[in-house]
Amino acid sequence: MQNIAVLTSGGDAQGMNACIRAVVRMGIAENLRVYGVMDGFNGMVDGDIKELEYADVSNIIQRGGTILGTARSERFHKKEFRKIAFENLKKIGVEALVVIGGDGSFKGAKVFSEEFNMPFIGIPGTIDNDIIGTDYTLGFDTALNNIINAIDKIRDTASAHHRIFLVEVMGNTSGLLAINAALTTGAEDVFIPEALEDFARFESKIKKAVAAKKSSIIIVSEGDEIGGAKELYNYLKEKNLHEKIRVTILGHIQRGGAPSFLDRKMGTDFGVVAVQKILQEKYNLILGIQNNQMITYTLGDKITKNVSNQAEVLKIMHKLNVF
Ligand SMILES: Nc1ncnc2c1ncn2[C@@H]1O[C@H](COP(=O)(O)OP(=O)(O)OP(=O)(O)O)[C@@H](O)[C@H]1O
Ligand SMILES: O=P(O)(O)OC[C@H]1O[C@](O)(CO)[C@@H](O)[C@@H]1O
Ligand SMILES: [Mg+2]
Repeated sequence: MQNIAVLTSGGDAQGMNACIRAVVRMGIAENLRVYGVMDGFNGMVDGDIKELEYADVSNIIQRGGTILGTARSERFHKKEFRKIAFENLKKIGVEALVVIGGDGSFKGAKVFSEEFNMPFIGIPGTIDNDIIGTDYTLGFDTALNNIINAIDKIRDTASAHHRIFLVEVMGNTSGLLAINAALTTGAEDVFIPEALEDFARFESKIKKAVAAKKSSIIIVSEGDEIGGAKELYNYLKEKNLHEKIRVTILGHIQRGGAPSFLDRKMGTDFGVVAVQKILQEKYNLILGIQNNQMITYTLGDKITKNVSNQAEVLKIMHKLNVF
């Protein structure tokens, strides 16, 4: 093994840069040539690939985003473009890939390895934390810290005006950002895709909240079946319960900023182990953290995490945050 390549794909996530740095420096220390693919799978299709030296990854461990750029590549869904991607890698002699991304990126890496026998190591990097086999993905912890910092600020103004805020958070189809934010901000309620809402109960809660003149925070996961915070607001407006209510959509602020300790540490550990696995010729593995231990596993057909057990967490949250 002489040449490997690293890329970031899907939504960027804090800790990706720490991981790129570890892959590059560990690779160089082990006498590998390490290439960086720009803008996710698009860089493979376009041949936008460059060798990374030790200094190219200086001063990035503390930065959010990804120095390699990322993308949601439509072209990579098509075999004709994956073939071009493979030829581009072959030209420079890339023998294995480190793919840092979410569930979609792993699907892409898997199909590519099956078609062209290109080995890969998958590193979970997505704020959604929706990947099977790992307790945490890169970015989840920092995104949650961003969310709780924002909600703490919203709480100040909500208290001053005795208002109810519907705060929408990301997560795609996973409610893990929402429910964990709710638990750690003392939110009065949370809407997640994994649980169906009891609207009668919710409306009576809102009425009580208005009567009590206290501030309330309701966190709404963007993937909830009601839609998002605006849709929930519209629902309450129809019931004439909207007067005290304001909507905040946190949006992409969740994905930015310096990675937390956990995301820097996990990114570094994942990067080191990815290179070690490649050198041991242990391929087509996903790395994960389970009970504080690094684990590896082979990707099956099911990639997205099952979080149906959130019903129990919800029950606890409702016990802790009674209006
Ligand atoms: N079935 C597939 N076949 C080939 N490529 C795929 C497939 N699924 C996804 N990809 C590639 O992976 C890219 C990233 O996937 P996606 O946009 O779902 O983000 P992700 O990796 O899940 O990260 P995040 O959820 O954090 O944004 C896609 O844009 C596409 O290029
Ligand atoms: O930045 P984009 O492409 O609009 O994607 C937003 C999506 O990406 C994520 O931030 C990460 O998957 C999701 O939580 C969100 O649904
Ligand atoms: Mg995803």
